[in-house]
Amino acid sequence: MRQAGRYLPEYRAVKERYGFFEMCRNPEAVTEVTLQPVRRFDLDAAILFSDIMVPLAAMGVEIDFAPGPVIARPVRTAADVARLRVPEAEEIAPFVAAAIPMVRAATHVPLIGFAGAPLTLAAYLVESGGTAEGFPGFRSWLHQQPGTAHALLDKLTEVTIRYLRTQITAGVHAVQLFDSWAGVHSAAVHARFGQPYAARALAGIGDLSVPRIYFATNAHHLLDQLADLPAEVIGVDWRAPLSAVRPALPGRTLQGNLDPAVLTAAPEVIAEQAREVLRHGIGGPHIFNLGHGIRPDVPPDRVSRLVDAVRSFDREPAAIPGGLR
Ligand SMILES: Cc1c2[nH]c(c1CCC(=O)O)Cc1[nH]c(c(CCC(=O)O)c1C)Cc1[nH]c(c(CCC(=O)O)c1C)Cc1[nH]c(c(C)c1CCC(=O)O)C2
Repeated sequence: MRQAGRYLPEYRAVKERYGFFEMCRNPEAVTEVTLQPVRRFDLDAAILFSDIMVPLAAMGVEIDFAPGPVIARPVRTAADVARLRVPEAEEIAPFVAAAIPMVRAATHVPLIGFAGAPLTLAAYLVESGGTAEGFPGFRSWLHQQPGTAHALLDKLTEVTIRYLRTQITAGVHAVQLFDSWAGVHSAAVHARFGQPYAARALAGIGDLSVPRIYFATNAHHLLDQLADLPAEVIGVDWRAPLSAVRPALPGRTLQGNLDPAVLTAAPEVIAEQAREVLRHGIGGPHIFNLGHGIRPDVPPDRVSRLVDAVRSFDREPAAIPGGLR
């Protein structure tokens, strides 16, 4: 999940000097901001500082952040899709490829690279702006222009594969595919427009042998489709306990799933809620994480308390309350 950001004063200090996109395009700034949470907290991994929208600029898309992504000319027609470039791998984000070895040289914790999943990227490209109502314009568009939608998703999938391959070649230890808005779609729509493209993107890096993490929110109705994805790890949002999700995802490591909203509560509450997540994760391999990105109103010391609570958790069978296994 996002672990850098506005809740950290050191992030706000860097952001005063650059615009958000400028930060993303500057290898020194990317390196600095990637390392900030790792310096402050006892974390097991760093996530590359960038944004899922960054590679789309090389396709010819004009993007702004306010703070969420805003597209100057939304992609709507077949001609709009035809105009999108499919850049060569090294043209997509050379500043990211440059930052990765710099981060590697500065920390011993593993580095996670990432990209947006095709359906989530398409939601921003078609609708631009807001997410509050679940991208209703995009959902209509998928039914109005299914052929154009497939053409767009096809291009986004190819760029995603090239971009992830570049990150892996540059040295990331694992990659996460963010399908943050997959859950706004019906299971049937996701089966047509979401799952096949996410599966292709993940399969397209399968030969490179780094762990692949797939993350969606609000995806309980999609679990059977997630079970067919070529990903070693499935990220789970906070809505259902891991023990309830686990049976639908056999053989997978689960990542998650503390509600980020908990991080504004009292430290004892945070610790208890973290232990609850950890207890529900005991039935199989589990990577503790938040269920979504950290919010700007979180006091940084609360994150320290969370890390302490996770580090001191005893994952012995005796810690399992009756029946949870
Ligand atoms: C949907 C999505 C986006 N971007 C991303 C996703 C998938 C993950 C998720 O679901 O949260 C991915 C992302 N975006 C960002 C990271 C950085 C990772 C890190 O270094 O911790 C990651 C992994 C930086 C960012 N990307 C953005 C910020 C905030 C920009 C600012 O500094 O004002 C950061 C730190 C902007 C952004 N970019 C996006 C949104 C919705 C926003 C607004 C977020 C907000 O209001 O805090 C699109």
